[in-house]
Amino acid sequence: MIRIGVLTVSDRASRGEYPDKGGPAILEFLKDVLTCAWEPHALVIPDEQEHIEATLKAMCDDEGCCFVVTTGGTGPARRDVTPEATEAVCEKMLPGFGELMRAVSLKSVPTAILSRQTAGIRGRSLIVNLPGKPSAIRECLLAVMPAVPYCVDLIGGPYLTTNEAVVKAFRPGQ
Ligand SMILES: Nc1ncnc2c1ncn2[C@@H]1O[C@H](COP(=O)(O)OP(=O)(O)OP(=O)(O)O)[C@@H](O)[C@H]1O
Ligand SMILES: Nc1nc2c(c(=O)[nH]1)N[C@H]1C(S)=C(S)[C@@H](COP(=O)(O)O)O[C@H]1N2
Repeated sequence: MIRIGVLTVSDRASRGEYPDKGGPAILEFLKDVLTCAWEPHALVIPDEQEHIEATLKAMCDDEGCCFVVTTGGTGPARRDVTPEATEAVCEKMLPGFGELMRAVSLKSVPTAILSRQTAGIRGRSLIVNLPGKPSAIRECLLAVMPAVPYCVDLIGGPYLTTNEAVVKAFRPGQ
């Protein structure tokens, strides 16, 4: 079974001070887009770099998630460390993901440039960061999702298929 990690990084959501809307928004998007059978592995954790790194490693190495999407902790505030944790666990970075998501988000909010969101590869897993604002999730994922299935192919992951009415996966040569 294809497994996808959904990681909400938020001090307040992890303490139950507000309900997590980010993780459910990612799950809803993936349900709309993916036509292959898959199952989620979703967690909500605080903005602690060691905890984020350990959770990303577990999702990639132990839970077998080929794609891990994080939300939150990408900004300039002292406790925002999701990009640092992502970089620490990845062997290769894919800066184009962050560049594209910031460019798309800039059409909605001038503060899009405050997000340091990035993406990278750990083993056979692709990790992608999204900002914490739940409204950013669909916007950002719609922009990068066309390239995700081919990226997962290239790193030896499973064959992801999409509903072309929502997102058309681009595989060069097809
Ligand atoms: N997982 C989430 N669920 C619901 N709303 C969220 C979530 N993450 C962020 N938000 C909303 O977006 C706003 C900005 O997000 P941001 O990540 O900057 O929060 P924060 O100040 O880092 O605090 P925290 O880490 O406790 O979520 C928050 O004030 C909150 O209203
Ligand atoms: N699409 C989109 N991107 C966005 C935002 C948003 O509301 N929509 N908020 C911005 C703001 S205000 C911040 S501080 C950064 C980082 O947010 P994070 O720390 O919650 O990840 O994301 C930015 N990117």
